[in-house]
Amino acid sequence: MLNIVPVNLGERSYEVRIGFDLLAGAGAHILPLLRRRRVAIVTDETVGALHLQSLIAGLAAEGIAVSHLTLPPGEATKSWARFTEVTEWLLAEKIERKDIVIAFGGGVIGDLVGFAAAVLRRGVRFVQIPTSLLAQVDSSVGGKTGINSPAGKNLIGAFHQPSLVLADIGLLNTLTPRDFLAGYGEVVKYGLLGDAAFFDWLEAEGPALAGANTDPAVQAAARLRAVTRSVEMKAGIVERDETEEGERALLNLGHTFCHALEKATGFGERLLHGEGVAIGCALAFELSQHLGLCAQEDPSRVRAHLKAMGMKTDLADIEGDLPDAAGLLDLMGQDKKVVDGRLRFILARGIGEAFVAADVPSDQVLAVLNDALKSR
Ligand SMILES: NC(=O)c1ccc[n+]([C@@H]2O[C@H](COP(=O)([O-])OP(=O)(O)OC[C@H]3O[C@@H](n4cnc5c(N)ncnc54)[C@H](O)[C@@H]3O)[C@@H](O)[C@H]2O)c1
Ligand SMILES: O=C(O)C(=O)C[C@@H](O)[C@H](O)[C@H](O)COP(=O)(O)O
Ligand SMILES: [Zn+2]
Repeated sequence: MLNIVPVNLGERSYEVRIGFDLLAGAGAHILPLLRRRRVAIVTDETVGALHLQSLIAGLAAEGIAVSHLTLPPGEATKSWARFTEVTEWLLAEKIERKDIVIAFGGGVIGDLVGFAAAVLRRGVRFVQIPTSLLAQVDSSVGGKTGINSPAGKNLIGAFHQPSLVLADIGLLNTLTPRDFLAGYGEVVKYGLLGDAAFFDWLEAEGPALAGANTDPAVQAAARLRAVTRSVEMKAGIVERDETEEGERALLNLGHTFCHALEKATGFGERLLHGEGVAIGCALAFELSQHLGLCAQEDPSRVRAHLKAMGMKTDLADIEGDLPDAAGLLDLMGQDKKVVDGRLRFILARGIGEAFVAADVPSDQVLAVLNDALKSR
């Protein structure tokens, strides 16, 4: 079964193809994009060890030659140093403007390689082959690319749409439970921001999606559905607002909190991006309820589902020291949604009813953060 979600952006349009055994058929999917039978693949050590040979075989089946670069896994790879390494390697490989670069990995590889492709020779095309749940449901789609700066998360980057996305659901079987659940944080986000029925479905099916004891065929079908619905939602938003002038900011639900927490914890293993998104979504609902925007039950319902999934939900779930509320608020000052020095938050009137709020008083944010920090 192959689900195809188009992303209609005029001359930058492309398809997200979601299904099984797509690595084996990668050559057939990618060949129509190529001028010469040659690609450059960038991956990370974990994905490379598990799946690179299958991808190379799938490309070789169509006579496509490959050169590849393998980077260390983890958020620290979204750095200036690795960006330099990737771009210089692509140049050393004489990757031309009309060639295709393949980002083969999770969101870290997708964001880094997408950014390298955006600026290499002033722009080469790239294909996303996302291998983590997070990358399949979110980062491989929509063209946000970039790296972290010592000043904050994703502060250096570009919009650069891929030419094709191949999401092979079978690859999710080799994810660690922690990485799977981190990706699930972004899946839940879609329900919370705009599809209450999807959130209802996740409450019922989430444990089967993630669980080790689910019938593999049932689990695969549920994962296909979750990835497809998430991509459909993201594609629709990106089509209407490619460069985040308005509606696209909804995809940032939970992220103002998340990015401050990622910066505070050093962009590493202490807090994965998707974990920060889950905690951030819970805080965004807490703030919405605190401001009288949503029902009292809503934040509890969000938390209850995250907890039922065994996910991080509260600031107390983050090990080690954190800044105080004022310190966290200060870190939020680098958020890309800031306008005229004023923070904007994604808040909600209920589950599935998020909106952009430009007028959130800082003392209310501090009150919610102080409450959340008390639980530590
Ligand atoms: N551009 C966007 O729109 C967007 C959207 C959401 C998140 N992001 C970014 O994505 C990044 C997080 O992505 P992520 O969670 O995929 O992190 P990641 O790329 O670090 O992958 C998580 C871990 O899973 C491993 N992994 C990936 N695929 C695997 C597989 N099939 N089997 C076994 N292990 C596998 C990786 O090696 C890594 O250790 C963050 O930097 C975040 O900012 C970007
Ligand atoms: O695609 C988007 O738009 C998103 O906001 C998706 C987010 O999940 C993702 O983490 C994104 O990288 C955040 O964007 P940023 O511009 O706030 O860094
Ligand atoms: Zn995100």
